[in-house]
This record gives sequence, structure tokens and C-alpha cells, in this order.
Amino acid sequence: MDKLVIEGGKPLSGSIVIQGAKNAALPILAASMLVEGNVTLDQVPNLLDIEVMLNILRDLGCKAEHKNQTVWLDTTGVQSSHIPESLMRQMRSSIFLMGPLLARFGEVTIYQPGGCAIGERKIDLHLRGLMSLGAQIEEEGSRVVCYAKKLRGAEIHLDFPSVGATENIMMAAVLADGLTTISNAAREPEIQDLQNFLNAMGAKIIGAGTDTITIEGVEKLTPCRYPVIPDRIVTGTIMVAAAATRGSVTMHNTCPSHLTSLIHVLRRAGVQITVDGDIIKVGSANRPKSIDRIVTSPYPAFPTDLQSQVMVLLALADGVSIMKETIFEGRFKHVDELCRMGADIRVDLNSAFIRGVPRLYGATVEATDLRAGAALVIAGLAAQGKTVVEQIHHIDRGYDRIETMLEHLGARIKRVSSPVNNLIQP
Ligand SMILES: CC(=O)N[C@H]1[C@@H](OP(=O)(O)OP(=O)(O)OC[C@H]2O[C@@H](n3ccc(=O)[nH]c3=O)[C@H](O)[C@@H]2O)O[C@H](CO)[C@@H](O)[C@@H]1O
Ligand SMILES: C=C(OP(=O)(O)O)C(=O)O
Repeated sequence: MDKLVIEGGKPLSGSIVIQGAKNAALPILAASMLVEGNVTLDQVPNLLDIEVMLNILRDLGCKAEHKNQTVWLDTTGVQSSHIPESLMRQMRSSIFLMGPLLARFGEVTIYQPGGCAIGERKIDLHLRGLMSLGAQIEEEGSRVVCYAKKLRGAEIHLDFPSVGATENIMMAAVLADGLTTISNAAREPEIQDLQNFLNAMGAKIIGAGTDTITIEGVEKLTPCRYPVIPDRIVTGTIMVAAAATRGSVTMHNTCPSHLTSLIHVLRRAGVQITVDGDIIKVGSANRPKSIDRIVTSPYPAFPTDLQSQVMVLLALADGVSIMKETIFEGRFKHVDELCRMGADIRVDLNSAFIRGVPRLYGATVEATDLRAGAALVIAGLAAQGKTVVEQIHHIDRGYDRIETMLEHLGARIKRVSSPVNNLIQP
């Protein structure tokens, strides 16, 4: 089991290029199953979740190669529309294959997906959306079998703007007969990226990025080459790390407009941020200021995927802050670990009350999920002394060798296998 060992207290400084977005690449890889032929995707990060998705695609009969951030797919051999339970369980995003495989083969068998333990994460909105398009669904235990000779367009209203359900319905509706509208659709940038990819293959979709998406079904798609957007959550993680260590970092290959809510929050905390095209510079020499209330909500509001990272900054702020999590009920697991490092945080229902402390202290802590793990890494970078972050396979799901990226910014961080003592000379 790998661990990260961090000798904290050194401000991050320098510049880095941000990786492509996990949450855009995963649905786009799934959407590639809608077409027959060679699809090439650029800016695909080297992540555990991408590896799992490529293994699922190979299991379905697709040829897949991933080298230097480019993925080459040959989907002509895809025959199967059955995803084994062991593969489904490896991540939540396996669910993205339901819509495309159903649209291409008229049937699909999947199992309840796995993923980080951050909440219940039902798939009812996905299933109801597909049923509205004419699919019949049979559930038996964790197995879900879905049939439809030909999907037909429909008006679908989502009770909640679920990112994954919006994407699954879009992918299924692309080859359906007639027009589909999704109202109360999620508006995340990754949904716009999926629309752009599908349209590049000949789909007719408008409205992604707003709460109403319209899909006019087409007969057939044509393969294409497509670059995935930059990862706004990785960008945000580094921005917070720069601020928490009172460093100065320049990030290239970013989409600042995707980070408006974070930029606003960090500026309120007293962090200096400048934006120039696709470059974001973050600098901070002073103790952060507390923020009375941050609430996570669907895009464009403050993202749940940056909640734990920003909590580290607030844990070091001058004053009391409140963070309310409204998307996932199990997303405060980093709090106990941060308290082990000296943070003063109390959780009541879905709100965390954060009384800032002047400093955190190194400790051995456990990453319980992807973003909780990223938060603990930031805490370790800012803390006095040595921090060991365990269970870092969670972090590898979303950050392409996080230690290499941070080392490049001057951090004293190493990935090690046990034993961990004496591997870093301060
Ligand atoms: C790969 C990917 O893009 N992952 C992101 C996506 O996850 P994901 O697509 O799973 O997130 P959703 O927007 O679907 O989930 C949001 C909320 O809706 C609930 N829900 C969802 C679907 C459903 O059928 N029924 C239901 O009740 C979930 O339990 C959760 O409470 O959006 C989340 C919210 O921004 C992010 O944290 C994830 O990083
Ligand atoms: C929760 C996340 O991802 P997933 O939906 O893939 O579990 C995340 O990226 O923070």
C-alpha cells in the first residue's frame, strides 16, 4: 500500500500545467461506445479511474491504448453490452456506459456501480430518464437489465440536476427517434464538454450549460478526435494548496470561467488571484480570513468536490467559518483526520463549524475518499512537521501523480511503500 509522506511548512512556488478533467474524460470515453470506428481523445489524464474505464471498454471488445495523455480507441469490435459486476464495482463512473450501450445495442446489463463512500448515490434518476425514452428495466439484486428496441425522444424533467443522470440521458437520446428535452438538467462544464464531443461526432444537441438541453436524435455518428477540457477541481485543489501554504503558484491550461465560485471564495479569504486567458496566478502571504458561510450546490454554485480542500484553508483562518454540504451526506470524513492534525472543527448534521487555528501539526491520517485525500495532502503541506497520508489509491483516482506535481512546486513530498520512517530529510 503506497503512502504519501510530507514534510510540511514550505510555501508552494512555481508553475504547472493542469491535467485534463477526469469528470469530462470518463463520460466522453463512455460516449465513444456510441460510434463504430477510431476515436482519439487528447488531454486524458493518467488516473486510476481512467484505467478502470479503459479496462471495461476492453472487456466489451474495444481496443484501447493510453499514452502521453492521448487515448486511441477502436470500437469496431465492441459486441458485448454486459459489464461484469467486478468491473462495475470499481468506480461510480461505470454507470455512464448504460446510456450509450443501450442506444447502440438495444440492451445493456449492468450492476450497481461502486465508488468512494461519500453518500448513498442512487441511480434512480438515470433509470427513470431511460424509462422515459422507452427503455424497459428489470432489477434483481444489484443487477440491472435494460432493453429498448429503439429509444424514442421524450420530455424529461429531473427532480434534481444530477450530473451523471443528465449525461446518461444525453448519451442515450443521441440515437433515439425524435426530440428529447431534459429540463432541470445539470449545468456543469463537463456536460458542455460532452455535448461538444457528441456534436463533433454528428449529434444535434443544444443547451448544455443551461438547465434545458435539447437533443434531436440522429441515425448514426461518425468518429472524431477531441481534446478534453482542463480539470477545474485539480486547478482548484492547487489554488487552495498555494493559499494554505502561503505560496505563489501559476497554473497554465486552466478554464478560469469554470472556477468563478472558488475564485470568489478565495478572494473573500484574502487570497490574491489574477487571471490572464487560461492562466491563473495565486499568491498569499498572510493568514487567511474566515468566511461566514459557504454552501455546496450544483454548478455554478460552490462545488462539493472542492469542499474538503477549502475546509483546510478555513481551518487555518483567522475566525470562525461555516461550511454546509448539500450534495453528499457522507462528505465530512476528512474532519476527524484534520482534527488529529490540530484543527478545531465540529460537525452538526450537514454543516461544519470551523474555528481557525494558527497552525496544523503533522500526523498519520487516512484518505477516506478522493477529495478528502486531497484535503489531507494540502493540510500536510501547510502543517508543521511530518504527515503521512494513507490509503492514497483514493487520491490516484483523480490526480495524476499528485506528488510529482507538488514536488515540482517545491513541496517536500514522497510516495513510499511501508516502512515510511526516515525517507525524507527535512
Ligand atoms: C464522474 C463525475 O462527474 N462525478 C461528479 C458527479 O457525480 P454524480 O454524477 O454521481 O453526481 P450527481 O449530480 O448525480 O449526484 C448529486 C446528488 O444526486 C443524488 N442522485 C444522483 C443520481 C440519482 O440517480 N439519484 C440521486 O439521488 C446523489 O446521491 C447526490 O446526492 O457530480 C458530483 C456532483 O457535482 C461530483 O461530486 C462528482 O465528482
Ligand atoms: C466524487 C467524485 O468522483 P466520482 O463521481 O467519480 O466518485 C470526485 O471527483 O470528487
